Amino acid sequence: MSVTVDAGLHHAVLFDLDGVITDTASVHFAAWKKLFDDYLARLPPGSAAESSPFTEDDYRRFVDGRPRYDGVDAFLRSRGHPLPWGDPADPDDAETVCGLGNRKNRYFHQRLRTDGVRVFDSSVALVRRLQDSGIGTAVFSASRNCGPVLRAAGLGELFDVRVDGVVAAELGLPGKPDPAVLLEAARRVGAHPAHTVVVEDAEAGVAAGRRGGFALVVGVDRTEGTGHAEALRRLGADAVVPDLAEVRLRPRAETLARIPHALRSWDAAAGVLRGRDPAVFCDFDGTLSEIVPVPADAVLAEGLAPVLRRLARCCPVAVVSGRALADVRDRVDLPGIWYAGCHGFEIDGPNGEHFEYEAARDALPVLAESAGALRDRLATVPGALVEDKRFAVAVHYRNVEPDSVAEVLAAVREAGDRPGVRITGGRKVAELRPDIDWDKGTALWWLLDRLSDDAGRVLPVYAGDDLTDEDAFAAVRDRGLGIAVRGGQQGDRPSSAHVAVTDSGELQAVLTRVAELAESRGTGR
Ligand SMILES: O=P(O)(O)OC[C@H]1O[C@H](O[C@H]2O[C@H](CO)[C@@H](O)[C@H](O)[C@H]2O)[C@H](O)[C@@H](O)[C@@H]1O
Repeated sequence: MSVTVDAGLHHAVLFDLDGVITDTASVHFAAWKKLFDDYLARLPPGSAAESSPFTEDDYRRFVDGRPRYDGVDAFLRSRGHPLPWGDPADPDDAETVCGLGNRKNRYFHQRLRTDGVRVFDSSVALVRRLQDSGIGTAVFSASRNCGPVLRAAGLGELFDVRVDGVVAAELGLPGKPDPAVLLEAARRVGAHPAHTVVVEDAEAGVAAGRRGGFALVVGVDRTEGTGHAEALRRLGADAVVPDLAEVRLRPRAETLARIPHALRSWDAAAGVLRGRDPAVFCDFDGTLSEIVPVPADAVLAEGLAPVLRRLARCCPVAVVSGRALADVRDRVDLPGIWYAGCHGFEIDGPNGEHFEYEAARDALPVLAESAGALRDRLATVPGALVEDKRFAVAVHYRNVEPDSVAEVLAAVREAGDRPGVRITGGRKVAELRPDIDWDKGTALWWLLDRLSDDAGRVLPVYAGDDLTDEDAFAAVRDRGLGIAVRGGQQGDRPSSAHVAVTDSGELQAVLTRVAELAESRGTGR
C-alpha cells in the first residue's frame, strides 16, 4: 500500500527515529531483552512475578516508543512485579525502575558500539525529497539517545528540529501515547497539526499521532505477518507501509488548474478537519451562486440552502461577500448565520450584532463621489455597470465589448488615483475600496474570534472562487481548509487554496461531507 504526502495540504512531516529512520529498534529490543531476561531469571524462588522471557510482543506493548523508565515500569507491572521508582541518579545495579532503566541504557550503548547503527536509506531519501520540496521535517523520539544515534549514523545534520527524551525531560513533557512530544515538534517546525504528518512504527507513537489531531498518521510495519500492522491501524494509522519507499510526494499545486480535486482527495482533506470543530465561510458570487451576466440576477444555487442550514445547526457559518451587506443578506436569506458584506467592511451577526470597520468610514465620501463620476464617465460605454456598495464601488465590464474594456479600466484607474482608496480586481470587475489593510482574510479571523468561545480549537473552512477570495485562502493556508470553486476560470491563476471543486454542485457535495464530520463531533448547537 502506498500513501501520499501532499505538499499543498501537508506542511511538515514528523519522523520517529528508532525503527523509522534508523534500525535501532532492534538494538533497543536486544538491550531490553538482556535486561529483563537476566533480571527475571535472578528473582528468588517463590517470587510472584511471571518470569517467562521478554518477547517482541512485550516490546511492542510495554516499552516501544515510551520513555525509558516508563517502559521499565509498564513491563514489570505487566509481570506482577512493580518496583519502586527510585531516582535517575541511581546506579545501574539498583533494584529500582530507574536503576533497571540505567542498566538497559548501558546495554544499549554497548551494542551501539559493537554493532553500529543501520540506517533505512529509503527513509533518509524521503526526508531529503520532502526538504527539497519545502516541506518542514523534524525527528522525535522518546529516547534520550536520539542525538548520539543520529550522530553514530552520520545523520547528525539531517533534521533542523529534534524533540527527544532529553528535550521532553527539560520541558516536563509526558511520553507517548500522550501527543505532547509530537505537538512540540510540530510547533518547533512551524506547522499546525492539521497540516502535519506523523510517521511512526510504535503503537504508542501512532496513538499519540491520532490523539494529537495530526492530518495524516503513517504507520511503519517491517514485521510482516505479526499482526503489528493491524494493531497500528486499530490505533489510528491512516496507512501502514512496510518501508518509506512507499510514501509518494505530490508537489504543491501553484495554479488553480492543478489544485487537487476536493472530492477525489477527500481522505487527505478530511485529515485536516478530523478531530476539530469546523467553522464554514462561503463567498457568494461564483461560489454559492453561478456567475450570471447581470449581478442583480444572481441567486443562491440550487441545493445549497439545505446544506447551509444543516451546517448552521452544527457549526458556525458565515457568508463573506464583495457585495453590499444588505444585498448579499437578501440573496442568501438564511437565519442563524453571519453575513460579511463589502469584503468584510460591514458585518451582521445572527443575533442582531452589527459591525462596520470604523476607519473605513473616512473613505466613504471619496467612494460616493467616485461612484457618481464613474457613472457619468462610463454612461456612453455600452454594458459598463457601476455598482455603488457604500464601502466599495464595483465597475463591471462583463457585458462591455472587448475593444472598450481598456477605456473602462482607465476610468477606474483615474478614479482610484486618490488618497484613501485602492483598486482591486475580480471576475470582469474592477473595484475601488478603502485603502485599509482589511480584506476577506482579516475579516475571517476577526469573525472566528467571535464565532467561538475557543477559536484555537476551531478550524476555518473557506470556499470561494475569485481573486478577492485568495486573501481568505492565504489566511487559512496554515490552519484551515481552502476550497476553490474553479467555475470555468483560466486555470493558470496562482492560488493558495488547498483543494478545488468544479462548480457549486460539487461544492454542495463537499459541504455535505463537512456537515457529516461536524455532526459526528456532536457539536450540535
Ligand atoms: O465576493 P463575492 O460574493 O464573490 O462578490 C464579488 C462580486 O460579485 C458580483 O460580481 C460578480 O458576479 C456577478 C454576478 O454573477 C457577475 O455578473 C460579475 O461579473 C462578477 O464580478 C457583485 O456584483 C460584486 O459587487 C462583487 O464584488
